Amino acid sequence: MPEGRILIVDDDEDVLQAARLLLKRHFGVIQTVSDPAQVATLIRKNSFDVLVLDMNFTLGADTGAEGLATLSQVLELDPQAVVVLLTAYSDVELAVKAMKKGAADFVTKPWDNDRMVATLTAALNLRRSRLETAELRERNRGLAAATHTSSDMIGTSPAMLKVFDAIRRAAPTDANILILGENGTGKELVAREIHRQSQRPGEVFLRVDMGAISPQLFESELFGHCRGAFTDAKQNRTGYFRAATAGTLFLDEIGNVPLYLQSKLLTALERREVVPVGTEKPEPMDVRLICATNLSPAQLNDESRFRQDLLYRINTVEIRLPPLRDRKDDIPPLLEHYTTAYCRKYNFPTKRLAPALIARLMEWTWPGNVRELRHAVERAVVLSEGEVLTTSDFPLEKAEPRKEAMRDASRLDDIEKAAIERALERHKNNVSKAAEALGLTRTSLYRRMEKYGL
Ligand SMILES: Nc1ncnc2c1ncn2[C@@H]1O[C@H](COP(=O)(O)OP(=O)(O)OP(=O)(O)O)[C@@H](O)[C@H]1O
Repeated sequence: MPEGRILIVDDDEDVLQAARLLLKRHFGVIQTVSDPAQVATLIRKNSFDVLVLDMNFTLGADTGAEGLATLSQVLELDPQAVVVLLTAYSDVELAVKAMKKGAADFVTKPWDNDRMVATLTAALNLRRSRLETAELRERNRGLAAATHTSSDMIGTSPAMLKVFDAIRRAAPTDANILILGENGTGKELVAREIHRQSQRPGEVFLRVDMGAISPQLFESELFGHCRGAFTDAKQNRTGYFRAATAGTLFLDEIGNVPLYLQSKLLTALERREVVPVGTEKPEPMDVRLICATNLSPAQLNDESRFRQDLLYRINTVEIRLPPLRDRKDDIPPLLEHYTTAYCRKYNFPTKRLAPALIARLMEWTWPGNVRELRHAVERAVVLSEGEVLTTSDFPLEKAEPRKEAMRDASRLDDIEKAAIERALERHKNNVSKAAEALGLTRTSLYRRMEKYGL
């Protein structure tokens, strides 16, 4: 099924006729108009992917002024519009002028059919990636406004002050950053904060869960593909690297990329370009790269697991987030912060935390780190009846982690398995939703499902 809506604007009916005949075999909808004054109304009413625009309309005109004026008008109405110019002869100067004003490409009349089709196909791809990027940017702006203010990250421990300092210094540079830390320590939050303090805050922040990409689709997801590149490639696809153009690309769980695919990533990063599957044409990349992993530094330095040349590429700056148990000073402010936040969310008068509870929670090992703390507080706020939260509102109280660790480990496993089963059942085996409800990433839920044979 041919795709793409094309509008051709030319005062010469013969040109319109010839273009229609040629292009209808290759694209979805071809509309033509001979009067440039109608262009604005047409594009307000319909959405066109590509506009083919003649540069001179009145007889004898050859300055291109009319074409340039229409071009500006079109781009004002639709900043993502992709305009290809038709020039009566090879007027390079005019073409350059128009491209500086925002035209995507030009074709000279009389045109060569193959070149015309190839130019418009490329223009259609450009339109798709512009729309995709614009949509992401919009979404990102919304997100930034709604959830990410500077006060989002809590931490007063010396370890976190060091992290904040590293963010402040590295963010405005374009250096590649690698964030290390156990699950739930706040790696994604740090990545977003880096983006916020970078020179690209209004651009896209795109997170990709590398653990969730199937190896078969690895290249296509990251680098894109052209239609027909493989059986299921029904449409051209912009890969994540190109979709994040001008913004930040956050490759989460990078430690989960299998060794044989790491080299593909390395090549792209070294050349700073990607080659979409099914094409041989490299496309430049312009992204700020942030990666994160829960692998320990020792595991990362093991070359049978992670390519060391790739490691050097991605870790120009390394930020290590210590587990919560190693920065106990952060526990009280985090507890306060989330208690207030959840009381507000559920419309309760603000509850207090009993001092004995705080002391107790500072001794807990928090294997799920801040994410676990956040969920434990939410649960306590919802279930507690009084105005003061006490140890009985936290289930961890019953499972003394250190003293009875051995005996409790298997009991905790049972509890965890049952909780996972319940969540999967409640969410009809939708792993993403179940993971969210449990406060786990998809990857860690999969890992646990494997462990319990679910
Ligand atoms: N310093 C912090 N202050 C406030 N909230 C935090 C902090 N660190 C983490 N959180 C919260 O804890 C949860 C987990 O954080 P985040 O997703 O950034 O962790 P992560 O290290 O990327 O986890 P994973 O490796 O499992 O993907 C989020 O809800 C986040 O808002």
